[in-house]
Amino acid sequence: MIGRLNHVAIVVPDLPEAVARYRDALGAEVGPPQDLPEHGVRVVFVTLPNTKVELLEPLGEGSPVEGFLGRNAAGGIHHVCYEVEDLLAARDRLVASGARVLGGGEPKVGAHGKPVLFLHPKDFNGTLIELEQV
Ligand SMILES: CC[C@@H](C(=O)O)C(=O)SCCNC(=O)CCNC(=O)[C@H](O)C(C)(C)COP(=O)(O)OP(=O)(O)OC[C@H]1O[C@@H](n2cnc3c(N)ncnc32)[C@H](O)[C@@H]1OP(=O)(O)O
Ligand SMILES: [Co+2]
Repeated sequence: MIGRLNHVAIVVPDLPEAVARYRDALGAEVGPPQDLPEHGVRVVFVTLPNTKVELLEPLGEGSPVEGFLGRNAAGGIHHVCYEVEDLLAARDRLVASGARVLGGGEPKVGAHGKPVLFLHPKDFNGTLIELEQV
């Protein structure tokens, strides 16, 4: 069911500073910042030969990453995103397996313009999983 690793997401306290470190210290290809108010985050994608890194910071009130940053002041790995062919079929299979699908199970459009869903970290070894329809 899950396919390619689409991205690894890192929450950061200072997005411009993190972007500069990836660009200058790590020599990585960084994209422009994208504000995603429907997700409560501002993101920059770092393009790697085989996947992407999503650098993100809270945007606006009630961001879902505020709590994480409060617990991890320097930032940290926040989620991994796997690609799936059929997001709704994946959701139904996961719900049937007893996994918790966040956001009421309704997909939202993610940063790549594709529907995404999130699975509760407690159901997957302490790892927040995002599924993106390809
Ligand atoms: C850019 C758009 C899109 C894309 O296209 O890529 C995105 O990636 S948007 C990214 C931001 N959006 C989301 O993360 C949505 C899903 N996340 C959530 O709904 C919440 O973050 C959460 C997973 C429900 C956590 O909420 P929070 O308020 O931070 O904490 P809780 O108290 O509810 O946490 C319960 C429990 O889970 C642990 N936890 C929380 N976040 C993580 C995490 N990222 N990885 C691992 N564990 C996590 C938290 O520590 C609590 O554990 P205990 O204290 O042991 O109970
Ligand atoms: Co993501």
